[in-house]
Amino acid sequence: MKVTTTPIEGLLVIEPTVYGDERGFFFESFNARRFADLTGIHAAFVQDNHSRSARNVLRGMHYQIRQAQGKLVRVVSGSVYDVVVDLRKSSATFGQWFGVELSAENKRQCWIPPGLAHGFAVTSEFAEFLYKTTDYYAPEHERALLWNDPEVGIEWPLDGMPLLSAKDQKALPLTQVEVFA
Ligand SMILES: Cc1cn([C@H]2C[C@H](O)[C@@H](COP(=O)(O)OP(=O)(O)O[C@H]3O[C@H](C)C(=O)[C@H](O)[C@H]3O)O2)c(=O)[nH]c1=O
Repeated sequence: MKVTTTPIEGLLVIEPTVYGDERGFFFESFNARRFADLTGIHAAFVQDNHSRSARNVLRGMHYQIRQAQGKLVRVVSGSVYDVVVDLRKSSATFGQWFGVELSAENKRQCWIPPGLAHGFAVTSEFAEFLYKTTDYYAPEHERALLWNDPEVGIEWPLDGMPLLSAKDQKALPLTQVEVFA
């Protein structure tokens, strides 16, 4: 398992060790002891989520302002461009974004610490997105940052306008959203 830091403090890209043979492949998608040893993070995950989306769907940018969730995210079918925005006012990278391709082929994962808005755009015909969270879903605390806020300037690899939920269509720009201390 290889762990790579990113320009956003605490955001990690993880590449699992994949064992291939003539039958196919095997890899441990999560191992609490190895994850803690290699990242220094003792994450107690309480929820597993799974979503399927078609090409050009964009889900994001989401976060919970209370019961903020750490997320360990991966793709098991297709590919997505996975993006975070730092919403921690105390962070040197507040308001900055970072994106990385996650796919069934590259088997990459991202550890997204609490305090970041998260979303992804689908870059294959369909994508199945799985992730673990360190706190429970709390819709009353859910917030959404506008996916195309010019102040943030995320460079999405999209073919035209994405397919967004009604909630995401009316998300707020960085200057208006609730942020973290
Ligand atoms: C997130 C969530 C949703 N739901 C229900 C609520 C709705 O009836 C339905 C779809 O929810 P939503 O449109 O918020 O799903 P996404 O747009 O995929 O939301 C996720 O998008 C980005 C990628 C994230 O990082 C968040 O984990 C999450 O906000 O599932 C639940 O029952 N439990 C949950 O944990």
